[in-house]
Amino acid sequence: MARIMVLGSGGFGISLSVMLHKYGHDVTMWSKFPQEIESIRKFGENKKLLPGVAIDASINLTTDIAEAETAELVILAVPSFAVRETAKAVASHLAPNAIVANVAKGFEESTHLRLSEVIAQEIPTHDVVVLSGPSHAEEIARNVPTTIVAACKHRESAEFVQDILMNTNLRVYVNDDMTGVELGGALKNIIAVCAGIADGMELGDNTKAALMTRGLAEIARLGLAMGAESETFTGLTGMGDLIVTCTSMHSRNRRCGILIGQGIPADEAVKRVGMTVEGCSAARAALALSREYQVEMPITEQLCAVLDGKPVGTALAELMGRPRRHENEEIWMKEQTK
Ligand SMILES: NC(=O)c1ccc[n+]([C@@H]2O[C@H](COP(=O)([O-])OP(=O)(O)OC[C@H]3O[C@@H](n4cnc5c(N)ncnc54)[C@H](O)[C@@H]3O)[C@@H](O)[C@H]2O)c1
Ligand SMILES: O=P(O)(O)OC[C@H](O)CO
Repeated sequence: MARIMVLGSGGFGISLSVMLHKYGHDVTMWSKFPQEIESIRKFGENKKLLPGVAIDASINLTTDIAEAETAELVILAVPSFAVRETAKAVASHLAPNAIVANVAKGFEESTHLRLSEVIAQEIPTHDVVVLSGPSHAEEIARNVPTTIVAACKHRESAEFVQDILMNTNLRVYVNDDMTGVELGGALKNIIAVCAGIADGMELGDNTKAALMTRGLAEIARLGLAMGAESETFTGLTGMGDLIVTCTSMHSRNRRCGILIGQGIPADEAVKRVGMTVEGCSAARAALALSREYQVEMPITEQLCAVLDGKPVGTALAELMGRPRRHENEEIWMKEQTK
């Protein structure tokens, strides 16, 4: 049994807390917002962010982040925009040997840093483990068999988290390619918004398959330029998470895309989803990174334009009308220069 502090009492924080508690761990769930904790106490669930999932009364609920002091594992389960402030808030309350894990999938919008880099700046004293992979909160909470990855440069830290999280319904792999794992998780949200747009426009399965496949190509292109390993993008945190997010009825990113595809302005679509939608802010960060690393990310570029008001039909026509090219242009170009 481990003592675990989950920072964030939204969809994913709850699903992890409920699962870890079920497998006998001592779980405390924190929220910055007293009204969120009060509402969970009153109704025994988070009616807004994960309705229908009962939160056992023996899961400790708190708004006091200092309670992290006794935790062996501290899991950040807040949106990307709140990762730095949450890491900063917990930094002085960590036990010396505690491991910090992050489940948020995105970038810091102002710096374009990966979230483990943001956490490392605020908590340079502790190892950060990235948890990612195809794992919708709604299904984790229902014990649907699921696979994820715990990524860290230090294998012992990844294995520490693997040991705590592994159970009969959750299989956890370790990986040391933190860059690839984090980029896969952050960038698939962009493609999921686009897949949702295609669904909202009532385009067909061909279009969705094209977006997913060419989306993975641009994810890997940026990833390789940033030092990730290509195998990671065909693994759980690349292709696996891309598949689940682009096709699932649970995906917030896809749901947001459906609304945009139906003609709802992007800001309004995000509001209507009412939960964290990471893909829109990730698109802006990814576009900046693509320019910095000089790689083409046409789908991401068109999503950014749509977020700025370009009609989805125009964006689609421009994607279809791009200059002809080799499917594996970069490999082909390399072959020619040999
Ligand atoms: N929901 C999923 O299925 C799922 C699965 C894997 C990863 N994730 C990732 O986990 C992260 C959180 O997603 P979620 O679905 O739990 O979101 P959510 O919207 O359901 O919950 C967000 C939580 O963060 C808290 N929060 C918001 N602003 C905050 C702030 N400024 N400071 C501290 N806390 C703040 C909210 O109070 C809430 O408890 C996202 O990056 C998401 O991509 C989600
Ligand atoms: O609901 P989404 O779109 O934020 O996706 C949740 C998870 O990242 C799926 O693995």
